[in-house]
Amino acid sequence: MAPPPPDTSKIDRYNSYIRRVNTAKIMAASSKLLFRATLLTTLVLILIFTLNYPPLGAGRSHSSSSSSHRSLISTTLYGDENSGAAWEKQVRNSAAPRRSRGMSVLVTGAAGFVGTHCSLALKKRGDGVVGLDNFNSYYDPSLKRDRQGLLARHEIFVVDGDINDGPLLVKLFDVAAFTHVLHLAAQAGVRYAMKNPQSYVASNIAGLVNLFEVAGKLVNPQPAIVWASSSSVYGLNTENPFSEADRTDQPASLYAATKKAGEEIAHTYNHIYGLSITGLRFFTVYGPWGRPDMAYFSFTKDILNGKPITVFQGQDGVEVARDFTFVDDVVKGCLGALDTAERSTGSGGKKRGPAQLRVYNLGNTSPVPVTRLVSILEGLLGVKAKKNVVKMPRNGDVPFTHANVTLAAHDFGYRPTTDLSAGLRKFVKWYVGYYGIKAPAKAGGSKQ
Ligand SMILES: O=C(O)[C@H]1O[C@H](OP(=O)(O)OP(=O)(O)OC[C@H]2O[C@@H](n3ccc(=O)[nH]c3=O)[C@H](O)[C@@H]2O)[C@H](O)[C@@H](O)[C@@H]1O
Repeated sequence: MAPPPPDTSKIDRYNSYIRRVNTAKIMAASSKLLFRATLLTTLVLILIFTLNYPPLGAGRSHSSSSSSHRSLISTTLYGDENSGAAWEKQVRNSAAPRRSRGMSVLVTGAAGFVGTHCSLALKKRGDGVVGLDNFNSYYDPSLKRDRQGLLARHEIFVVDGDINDGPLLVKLFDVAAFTHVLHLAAQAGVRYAMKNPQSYVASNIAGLVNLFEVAGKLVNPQPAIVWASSSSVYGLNTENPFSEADRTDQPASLYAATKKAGEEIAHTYNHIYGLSITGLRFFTVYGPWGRPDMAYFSFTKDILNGKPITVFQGQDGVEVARDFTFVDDVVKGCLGALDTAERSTGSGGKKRGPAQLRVYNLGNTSPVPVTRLVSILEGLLGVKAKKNVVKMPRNGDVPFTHANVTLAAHDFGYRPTTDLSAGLRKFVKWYVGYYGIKAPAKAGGSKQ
């Protein structure tokens, strides 16, 4: 019997997938190559100009060779929007603390949800803040631009750039003496990793490595780094609640795997270069100015539009639950981590002594079923949801999360104080104001 004809459509699909992957690889390789070539060129230029070139760095004491190195990069290799005296002045002003012994923080992902809230809180207490964001279109970039506008009104400058742009990072450190980096830029979202796996590798691994490379090897003194890991690293862990010492070697999604990889990469840069690094495992953060891709946000939109929502149900009818954490609580945790971050110990690309390496849960400590989230929203919006209950698909989701926050409470007094009803009320109030929705029920009104 003749063998069945090959399924050419499958082969075509595979070939086009490989072509896409190869293109991505080539682009990644060429940007790596460009970065290396830039560094090499710079090193050669340093040899030539070391003695003559005036440093640009403000307030940061560093060796003449390293400042020349950075000055050369910023003054000779750029002709883009992120250059020039006016741009440098904006960066310097925004980075300058307004309180004595205040910190100067570079916030990556500053136009993101948590980034915006943290930037505002830091600025409010007198720290210097410069944001960095690439304004990608994972979700509506106009929301990110509006957050940028909010930050601008508080005199926080957000640079339009990518964490994978090594020379830009070097240049930022050259212009401003950042003492800390709050690294929140990432490809977020658990289920989207099935659709666009490469974006997770590019942001959460390549971008993180790029930041550590610059902060660990090229910046002097090195900043302390606090960055966003995720509760998703607990994956298939069965301990309850989740403690930092529990297993994190069974990620259920590529997103979780990249965050877990980030934690291991942090260990390496701490070990080799003496970078002070703190990873924060966020537990399903929600609140005003939130992320439209998250369930509480998209449910609100769909309920108001009379569209059905899909509610996942666990195996054997068990309810899917999350330790939903209000953004103000998470901000307190981020600032606490920054305040207790010790200095990095390396210089000139060499570790000079042991440096701090930490990981903390930042959760709410009280998981709530997703069905309860829906009923709170129904109450606040005054609209009944059209629920479509389906079995949780195998797309990287986990059935529940529950944080033990003893460590963060002990080390920097982290204590979440907002329950889901109170937090969602604040979210809905913001949502209806932001989108100009008329008279939805009880957002600002009576208690549920
Ligand atoms: O804590 C974390 O580590 C993660 O929290 C969220 O991930 P997730 O908890 O999955 O948040 P949502 O996507 O908002 O989902 C919340 C809950 O709603 C459920 N869900 C989601 C979407 C949907 O259509 N239906 C539905 O029932 C999910 O199963 C989940 O239990 C964020 O999206 C991640 O970026 C973050 O790292």
